Parts: sequence; structure tokens; C-alpha cells
Amino acid sequence: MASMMFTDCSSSTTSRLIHFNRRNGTFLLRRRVDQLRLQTTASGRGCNLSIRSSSSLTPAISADTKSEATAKVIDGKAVAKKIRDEITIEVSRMKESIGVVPGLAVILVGDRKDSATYVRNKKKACESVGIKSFEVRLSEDSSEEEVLKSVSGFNDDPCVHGILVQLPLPSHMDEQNILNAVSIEKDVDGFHPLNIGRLAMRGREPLFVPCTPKGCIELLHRYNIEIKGKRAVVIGRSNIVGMPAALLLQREDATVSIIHSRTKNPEEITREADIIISAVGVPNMVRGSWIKPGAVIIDVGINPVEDASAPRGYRLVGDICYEEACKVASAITPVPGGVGPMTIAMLLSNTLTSAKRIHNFQ
Ligand SMILES: NC(=O)C1=CN([C@@H]2O[C@H](COP(=O)(O)OP(=O)(O)OC[C@H]3O[C@@H](n4cnc5c(N)ncnc54)[C@H](OP(=O)(O)O)[C@@H]3O)[C@@H](O)[C@H]2O)C=CC1
Ligand SMILES: Nc1nc(=O)c2c([nH]1)NC[C@@H]1CN(c3ccc(C(=O)N[C@@H](CCC(=O)O)C(=O)O)cc3)C=[N+]21
Repeated sequence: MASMMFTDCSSSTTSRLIHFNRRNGTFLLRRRVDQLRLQTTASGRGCNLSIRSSSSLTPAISADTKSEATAKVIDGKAVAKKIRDEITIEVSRMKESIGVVPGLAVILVGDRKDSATYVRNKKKACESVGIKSFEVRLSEDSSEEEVLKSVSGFNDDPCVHGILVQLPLPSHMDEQNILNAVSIEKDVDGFHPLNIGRLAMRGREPLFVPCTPKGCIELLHRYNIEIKGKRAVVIGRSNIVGMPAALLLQREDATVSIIHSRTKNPEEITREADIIISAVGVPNMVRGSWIKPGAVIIDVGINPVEDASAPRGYRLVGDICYEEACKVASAITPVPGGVGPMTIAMLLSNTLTSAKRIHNFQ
């Protein structure tokens, strides 16, 4: 599909749409009058919620019947900052003790604007914690062999402890072939089939867990949200987010259901969930009426919606209709400022872990 249309979930009858060109990662703005009408959702007053907070980052979330129903915001940006601070200390301890600086290599192919932005952000994040970053940029029309050559160079480079091939790759390249070429010891994205296979198997440990799902679970842990024994629903089954998120939740002893594009009546399934992780790419798809009162919502979706008042002409929204969901859920991640910053923090964490493992540094 060359382009996708994104809708806005506001109570206004005019919804603004933005076309995202999947091929080159640019946004085309368009406006349309939409007949979209908000469904009435579970009323905020019907929602059972109260929040006990022991520290600003580790509140315990529990239920009572009196509170005004406004979900606790799970602040991924703040947690990610805390994690970066922890990593900074470890990186300098490692440098002082054994003289090794962790290194992350990023391979960017093509000129998608969104990919370039992500790669820039990763580079900045590396600098902020003292991780050395390496970058190879290849043109859109470069060959698969050239990418494989870069991967192989980084596999052999002792200064590089993590390798990330920015996705998506141009369509003429075989993504599987390229991801398989990344040394499993440096696969900080956790996309190598050996790492994913181990993640899926009982009693096996992957060397790396994919960053976005790992960030989702880390948020649940840091907010003391129990996973064990809970009903979890993952919306989306992609190799990079939905599928590994479901595997991770299962490893944490949740009972997991997966919703995808062929699922019938998804809202009936989500309404049963104590925890929802959504990674679809459809703005505001999950309405308040899809959510069980008191559920915890992790919104992975990052979707651009036209907003003339925003500096870039658009703003980012998640898969969850936030304004409805926060009246029903007990806790929710915002977009932006939720899972996104955690993805980058987990990438830094995986890179540090890799360097420690390679140099046998505890
Ligand atoms: N915050 C972060 O760090 C990250 C955010 N993202 C964002 O997360 C979202 C998902 O990304 P990604 O997993 O790569 O996307 P993909 O397009 O690879 O996968 C989307 C998944 O959603 C399912 N899906 C699509 N439409 C529907 C629908 N109407 N109902 C139910 N399921 C549906 C698809 O089902 P099927 O399998 O049947 O096609 C598929 O499994 C995007 O918005 C992306 O930008 C992605 C990576 C990191
Ligand atoms: N090999 C590979 N690994 C990835 O992990 C990978 C990838 N390819 N391709 C693209 C997706 C997407 N992704 C994001 C990371 C951070 C934010 C992020 O930090 N978002 C900010 C907002 C950023 C903004 O304002 O533009 C936030 O949500 O607050 C978003 C998306 C990683 N991905």
C-alpha cells in the first residue's frame, strides 16, 4: 500500500486526515468532513480507580469505587530518562574499570524522513549516555550486497557491540536475509530468528529482547502493575512489536489473546482484558467502549494526524482514543511520551548488556 489515511478521534464532526506515504515516509496533508460520531463510552463515574503513590515513578494502582475516573498517566518519557541515567553510570564504570566504551552501529538505507528522524534520535540518545555511535547511510537504490557488506563489517568490528538495521528496508531488499546476517551476539534489536525462537520457548533465554515490547513490560514493572495471572490482549502481531509483546506477556504468566486484522468483534475480546498492548498503526481505533473499567493500557501506535496549530503541521496520536480511554482505564501511556522513548532506552540498555557480555564485565 503506497499511502494510508489517518483519522482523528475528536468529538468534532470535522476530522482531519493525513496521508502517510509508506514508501518514502513523508506526510501529505488533506482535510475531509467526516460523519464520525463518538460512541458513548463507559462513564468516568462508573470506573473504579484509585492511586497510591510511593514515589513519582512507582505508584501502586488499585481499585476503589469513589474516585473520579481519570487514568494514571504512565510517563514513559520520565522512566526512559531514569533508565538513561542508570545506563550513564554503568557506561562510565565500565570505561573506568576496563577501558571499554559500548558502541552501537546503525544502518540506514534510503531517504525516508521518519527513519532519518529516528536514527538521529538514537544517535543523540547514545551521546547522552556515553555510548559510541557508528552510522552507515546507503542510498535507496543500493544493493542488498552493500547492506550485507556493512553488516558484516560491523559484525567483525570489536568497537561495535550492537547493530541495528533501520526498518523498513527498500522493497527490493530481502529483509529476512539482512536481519539473519546480524551476529546474534550483536542483535540489540532482538530480531534475529534465533533470539525470537528462544523468546518463544520455555526454558530458553534470548540474548536480546526486542526493544519496544521490552519497553512496554518495563513500564508495567516500574509502575508495579501485576502481570501474572492477568488477562492480556495484544492488538497487532508484527514481528517487531505485537508478536514479541505477546510472547513476553506470556513469559510473565499472563493469559494472552492476540487480535489482528482478521479478528472478528475485537472489542468483545479487549473488553475482557486487564492489560491491553496495542500496536496497530490505526489512529484512535480503540474506543472507550472497548475497555474494561480499570484496565491498564499500553499504546504503542504512533500515527500522524493533521494539526495546523502544530509546528510540523501534524501531531502524533496512538491507536487508543486517549480522551475516551483515560476515563475508563486505571493507567495509560500517552503518545507521544509513552512507549516511544522507552524503545530508545531499551536499545541503549541492550547495547550496554551486549558490551558487558562480550567483555565479561559484571
Ligand atoms: N512506540 C514505538 O517505539 C514504536 C511504535 N510503532 C508503531 O506501532 C504501530 C504498529 O507498528 P508495526 O507493528 O510495525 O505495524 P505493522 O503494520 O507491521 O503491523 C500492524 C499489525 O496490526 C494489525 N492490524 C492492522 N489493522 C488492524 C485492525 N483494523 N484491527 C486489528 N488489527 C489490525 C495487523 O494485522 P495483520 O497481521 O492481520 O496484518 C498487524 O498485525 C505503528 O503505529 C508504528 O508506528 C512501531 C514500532 C515502535
Ligand atoms: N530496526 C528497527 N528498530 C526499531 O526499533 C524501529 C525501526 N527499525 N523502525 C521504526 C520503528 C519505530 N520506532 C520508534 C522509536 C522511537 C520513537 C519515539 O521516540 N517516539 C517519540 C516521538 C518522536 C516524535 O516526536 O517524532 C514518542 O513517542 O514520544 C518512535 C518510534 C522504532 N522502530
